[in-house]
Amino acid sequence: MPKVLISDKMDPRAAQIFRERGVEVDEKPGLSKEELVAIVGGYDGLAIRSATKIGRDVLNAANNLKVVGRAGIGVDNVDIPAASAKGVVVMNTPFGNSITTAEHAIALMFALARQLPEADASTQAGKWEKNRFMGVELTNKTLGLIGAGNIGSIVADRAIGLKMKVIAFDPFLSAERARELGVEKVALDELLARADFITLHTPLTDQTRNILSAENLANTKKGVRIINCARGGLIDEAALKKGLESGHIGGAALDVFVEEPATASPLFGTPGFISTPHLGASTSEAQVNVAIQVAEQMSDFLLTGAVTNALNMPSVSAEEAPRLRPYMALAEKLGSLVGQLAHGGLSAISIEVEGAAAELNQKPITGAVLAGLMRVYSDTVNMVNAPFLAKERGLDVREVRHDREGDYHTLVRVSVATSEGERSVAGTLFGDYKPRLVELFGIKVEADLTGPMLYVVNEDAPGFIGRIGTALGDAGVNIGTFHLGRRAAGGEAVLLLSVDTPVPQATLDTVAKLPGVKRVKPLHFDR
Ligand SMILES: NC(=O)C1=CN([C@@H]2O[C@H](COP(=O)(O)OP(=O)(O)OC[C@H]3O[C@@H](n4cnc5c(N)ncnc54)[C@H](O)[C@@H]3O)[C@@H](O)[C@H]2O)C=CC1
Ligand SMILES: O=C(O)CCC(=O)C(=O)O
Repeated sequence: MPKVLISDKMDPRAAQIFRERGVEVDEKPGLSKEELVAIVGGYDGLAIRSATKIGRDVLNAANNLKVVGRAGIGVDNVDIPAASAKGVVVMNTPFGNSITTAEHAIALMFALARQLPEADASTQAGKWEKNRFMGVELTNKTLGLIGAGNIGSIVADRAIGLKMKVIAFDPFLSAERARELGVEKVALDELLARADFITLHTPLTDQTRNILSAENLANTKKGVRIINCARGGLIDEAALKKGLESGHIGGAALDVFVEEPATASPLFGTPGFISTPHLGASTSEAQVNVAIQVAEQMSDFLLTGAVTNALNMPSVSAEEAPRLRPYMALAEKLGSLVGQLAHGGLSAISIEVEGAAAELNQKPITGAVLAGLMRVYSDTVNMVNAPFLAKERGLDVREVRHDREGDYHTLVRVSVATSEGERSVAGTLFGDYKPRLVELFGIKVEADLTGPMLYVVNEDAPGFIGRIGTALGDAGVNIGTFHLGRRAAGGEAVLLLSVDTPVPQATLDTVAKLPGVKRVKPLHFDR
């Protein structure tokens, strides 16, 4: 009988489901890391919330572990690459606590608008400071939403119900989905300039870290009130404190902090600042939802091998897996490439297969393309939820299977429709297992998409390669491989370089200024 450890506080229904399904379960919330390391070897599954940290140390000792189930959305407490390397499936419950978290953001917005915590403290201290707490109405105010995914779109719906005007910054939000939600899609600068309230609903990624930086906070409307129920690290906390002290920021409510538990944040005591201890998901309803869901998903996996909401494993049957695996790696890289390079909102994506690829189950290939594409925007996307999320965001997904024989024995082509037109990339497998890019935006180019890379579009002209080599060499960046392609001699050319270390911003700026360069973009792919 498989054995699971519930290592965080979880609704008792989780343990009940495990037992009913025939999975042995221990409940030990609040273990120290050392205590967990000492016992984790005895378990097939770990059911967690956010307190248990699953890093390499825990995984190294977890010699029987097959699955980690997160009763919630964010998995930043799990080292997913290390879990994958160890062969441990990581699952989450992507929707069970979304409504609850959205409601918490709305509650904090009201708390800021009417200074409820301060007014409560003052009243209970025996003061009757009726004149001190002048609030603002929400009606007709502009709410700026940074991130319009599951939670952001629920917040938008509730805010529209409160007669607010909602504007949203989310590079992945299509115009059609924005219309459906009743929000106005805007650029970040415009959101900062127009919003009376700003609420954040993105994961913490390289693109979103400090999205409200000192500079961006300075560009907000005077008196803006800011809410963060997503992840600590999205806001520069020191700059937020300064903004509150200067009066430029009218109020801020944080449920999440860079350092958690936040027991001594410098923000504490700052005028206009209110906080909750990562309570976004803490309602009985949400905790029942995520507990039931995680226990069912983990039991299914441990007892039948079925995979739901896995972040690091496609849902594929045991027979198909070996043939599909290299195609999924190729598909994920192609999806990631179009995601990293596409400008403007994406409205449609087409995944075409031909040759040997056309004989396979296309769903996992499509899932892998979408997961690669959307992981550029959200680290909680997986093979299972990527197609659903794409549909929910109004992305039109087409799958095409060609019978024709092409130049390659097997080919996967990914084309996206953006506000700037259609863009297409294609790849094949060398030796039936090695993913290779063979076409990029209509230009033949052969490249291995792996690790840090640099993409340059330039006018084909003598001396260019020497100049770019010098610019990178001067910055101490070693070039691993060099891939070139061009439309015609003297026409537009593309250059894909694999580099041993990411290219520093200053060097990117230097490359962008080289004669003939039209576009420079650093890329990153899993190895
Ligand atoms: N405080 C709490 O207790 C809880 C916090 N969360 C957190 O809330 C956050 C949002 O969760 P969901 O809505 O379920 O995620 P989601 O993945 O459905 O939505 C995230 C949205 O952010 C957008 N996004 C990604 N990069 C962006 C960027 N650079 N700029 C603007 N938008 C960007 C994505 O396109 C996506 O639409 C996550 O970080 C999650 O961990 C979730 C539940 C509870
Ligand atoms: O489990 C919790 O209380 C935190 C929830 C959360 O942050 C998430 O689901 O991303």
